[in-house]
Amino acid sequence: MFFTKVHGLGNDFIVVNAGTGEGFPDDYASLAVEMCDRKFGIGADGLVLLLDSGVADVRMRIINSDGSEAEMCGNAIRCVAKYLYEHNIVRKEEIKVETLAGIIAPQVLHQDGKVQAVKVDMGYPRLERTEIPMLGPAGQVVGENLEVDGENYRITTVSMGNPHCIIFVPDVAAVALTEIGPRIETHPAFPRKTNVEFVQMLSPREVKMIVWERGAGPTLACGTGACAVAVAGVLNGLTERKVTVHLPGGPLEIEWAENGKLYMTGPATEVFHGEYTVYKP
Ligand SMILES: N[C@@H](CCC[C@H](N)C(=O)O)C(=O)O
Repeated sequence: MFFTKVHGLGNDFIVVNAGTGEGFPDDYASLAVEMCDRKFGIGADGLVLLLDSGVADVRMRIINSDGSEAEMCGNAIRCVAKYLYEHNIVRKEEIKVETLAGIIAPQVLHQDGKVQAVKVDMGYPRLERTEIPMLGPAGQVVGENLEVDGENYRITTVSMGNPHCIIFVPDVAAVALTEIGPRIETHPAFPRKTNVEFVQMLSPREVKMIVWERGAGPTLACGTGACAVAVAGVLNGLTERKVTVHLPGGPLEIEWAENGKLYMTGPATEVFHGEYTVYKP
């Protein structure tokens, strides 16, 4: 199986161009666990499968390193756009990608045939509690209390197709991410689990964020998470609609435009290509 290793600000993926899917193993969950293992496999936060689509240029499936499937991935979609464009697979400035969160449209910003950055129309955030999904009364979840093992957190929830739970804190360096992250990810209030973002305000136009990802643990960046944070900032009256989100792997530019859509701009990097042997038992 041929693959390409890519990353968006250190959030890394194995991309496999699987076409119709014929000839590939059926069990993508086990394959993702095996290939993403950082000691026994290639190592990555997720496996990205590119498949033929009847409604878009390509269909993207994103399988987290624990084998669970996510609806969308912001960093992966930038990498996919660059990969498709630079390898002449889809040589279009705006590429339509079918995902479980709908059709997403990354736009490649290029010079001399090389992609410098990718701007993605990430669509509309979903804010109703049932759309997150989160248990509880109807309405939006903005600055609501969540009790986790006797401690209280003020949470705001946003779905970018996948669920995000955002918590504003005075200092992200003081957050014990690997302890609290998994407890919120698997909190019974979130029937499909959740990604967890801790955010420190730097100014109304700049925030610092760390993330515990559903199915992958702590990662260096999360594109859907950065979009969700921009929305949470506005809903809590803390940020303007255009913000720079500083992640451990670098910054992303996010705009929650007046048309209601989120636009994310950031880099995408191709690291290496390889061939992977799948041993069937
Ligand atoms: N890193 C991604 C999100 C990947 C999926 C996530 N772990 C989930 O399960 O929802 C991004 O850049 O958006």
